[in-house]
Amino acid sequence: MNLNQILEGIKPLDESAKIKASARLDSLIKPIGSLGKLEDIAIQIAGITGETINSVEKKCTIIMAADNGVVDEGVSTAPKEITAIQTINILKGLAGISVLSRQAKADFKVIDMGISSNIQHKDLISKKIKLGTENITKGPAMTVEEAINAIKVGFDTVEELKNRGYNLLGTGEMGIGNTTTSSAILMALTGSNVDESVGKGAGMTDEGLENKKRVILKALEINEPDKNDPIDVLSKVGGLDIAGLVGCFLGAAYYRLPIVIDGVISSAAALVAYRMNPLTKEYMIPSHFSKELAYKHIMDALGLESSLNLNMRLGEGTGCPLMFHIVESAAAIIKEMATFDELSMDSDFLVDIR
Ligand SMILES: O=C(O)c1ccc[n+]([C@@H]2O[C@H](COP(=O)([O-])O)[C@@H](O)[C@H]2O)c1
Ligand SMILES: Cc1cc2nc[nH]c2cc1C
Repeated sequence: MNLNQILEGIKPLDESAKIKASARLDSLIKPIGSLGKLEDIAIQIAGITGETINSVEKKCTIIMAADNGVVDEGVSTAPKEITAIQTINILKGLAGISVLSRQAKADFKVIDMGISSNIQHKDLISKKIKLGTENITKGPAMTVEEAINAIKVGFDTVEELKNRGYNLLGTGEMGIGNTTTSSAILMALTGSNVDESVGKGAGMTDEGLENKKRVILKALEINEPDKNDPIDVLSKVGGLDIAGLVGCFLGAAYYRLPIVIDGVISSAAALVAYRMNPLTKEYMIPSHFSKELAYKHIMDALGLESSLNLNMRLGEGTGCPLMFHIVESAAAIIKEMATFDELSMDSDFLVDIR
């Protein structure tokens, strides 16, 4: 399937299923709308699957790992070797995403999209496009063909998970330097100002932050990404991890699966997917409000709002297992709560105050 076929195959949510889900929620023994975002999520999932009652118990976070050539410009305090080391730690069950996934009874899948060394682990899926991207202050991060190949990896991963019965997906990444590429994507797509678009990433000094801003401005000047062409932006100033995640968002919309957004990097990928086809947004579920500065502006550009605010900024997909608990709660509410009718209770005293 080529990219155009994927984009044309994405359809809107099922409106009649949303209306039925909404009516059922209003019939439950509670004031109308009183379960807030749990109700919104239950309605969204009904629109995605076409069913009022849904199971979201088989969950998987897709973690795209890759290195970024721009790290040579001193944009991260962490050495680039951390990408490979932490990828292995995730797979060994030792990292934040490993623990939170275990706790949420969720799986994760780690894909090597372009780590700059040839590491191996029995559970690491190698889809390496190349050994890290090029330095974006000197030219494009990757070719358009490489970007499309990376998108295809994400799309195919979702297809495989759908075939294996997964019904709730999450997006995560590991890649030193990827807050730089995320901010560059935000600025290129929205024209946002450097001071409101660039944060300290995994940890950065004040002087380091000023350098990071200069590096991003230089990358945008050298590459001249076209804000109306998301693939141009992605290939010039993005990363292989972000490109893989773009494919996940396209795949989730195509195969009608709810997909959770983690932090600033997955939200940058979500914004690229949204600009490729705005219908992808209907399948996205934001999780937590990342502390990284660009996150808020990316969410504003997407017109989405996160549900959790935990002052987190780890990445790896850590917001996803936390949000899976909430999404499962939403699915349980609409399935298991009693209705006024079932209990022969009169609900006429209730006023809709939404
Ligand atoms: O998810 C977030 O919002 C987030 C915010 C800051 C940092 N990170 C993680 O930290 C790494 C990128 O940070 P940096 O400073 O190297 O660009 C990368 O591996 C991300 O997973 C993630
Ligand atoms: C230790 C460490 C863990 C991470 N996990 C995601 N990004 C990271 C960056 C660092 C530096």
